[in-house]
Amino acid sequence: MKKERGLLIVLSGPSGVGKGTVRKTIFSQNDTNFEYSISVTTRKPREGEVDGVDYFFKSREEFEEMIKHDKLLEWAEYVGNYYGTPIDYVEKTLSEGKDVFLEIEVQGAIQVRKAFAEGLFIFLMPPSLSELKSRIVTRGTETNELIENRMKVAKEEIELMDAYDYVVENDHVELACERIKAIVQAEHCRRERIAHLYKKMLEVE
Ligand SMILES: Nc1ncnc2c1ncn2[C@@H]1O[C@H](COP(=O)(O)OP(=O)(O)OP(=O)(O)O)[C@@H](O)[C@H]1O
Ligand SMILES: Nc1nc2c(ncn2[C@@H]2O[C@H](COP(=O)(O)O)[C@@H](O)[C@H]2O)c(=O)[nH]1
Repeated sequence: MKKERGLLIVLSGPSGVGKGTVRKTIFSQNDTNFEYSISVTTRKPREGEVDGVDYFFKSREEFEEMIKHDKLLEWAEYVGNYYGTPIDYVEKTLSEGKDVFLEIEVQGAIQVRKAFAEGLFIFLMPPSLSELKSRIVTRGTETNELIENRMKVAKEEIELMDAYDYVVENDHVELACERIKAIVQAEHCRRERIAHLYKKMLEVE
């Protein structure tokens, strides 16, 4: 019997809102079967980041070759660096019936929406802009200039949240994780119900 395709879950939102923190917490809780899609980037590794775990770190030339050969489901140039999602991994994993989890910025999420309208798109929202800035500052990975750039982009990104299926506030990490897992579970139930009703209808004909 043909395996049902998995669900493509896209978590997006402004820089510093806590996407990475929430994603890592969900994966550490070991109560989901999501497969994380590791992105490719031309950004230099931050302290402690490992190639093939946090990102696949590439040169700009290597990344541009990947674009040229249609190896990316989506890609974006974000604050001076390229970021992209390898398409083969996503396709293979979904076709094995597994849910794939992407954690990407907003321009990339919009591209994925076009290619995978059936995906589940979740926007992670900060409690306020001042809290967002304080999170980026506290993380301590960006220069003042980059922080200002990321805040400017963040305001534009927040205006696009209507394009998502769900908006989840990241006030507390644990709560945000629970909300996301509940949304995914509800989406699976909805899809199973539709598939069941559809099958039943065909049997009657
Ligand atoms: N709910 C929260 N309350 C307080 N601090 C938080 C919360 N969620 C995340 N943080 C902190 O905010 C900072 C930014 O988080 P994180 O790096 O996960 O954001 P991000 O959205 O992945 O950023 P980027 O898009 O730049 O990669 C980190 O220092 C993290 O510990
Ligand atoms: N469009 C994409 N955006 C991605 C991807 N992987 C990560 N990201 C996002 O980029 C920014 C910056 O990340 P950082 O690690 O330098 O702080 C952040 O919003 C990530 O979510 C991707 O494959 N495509």
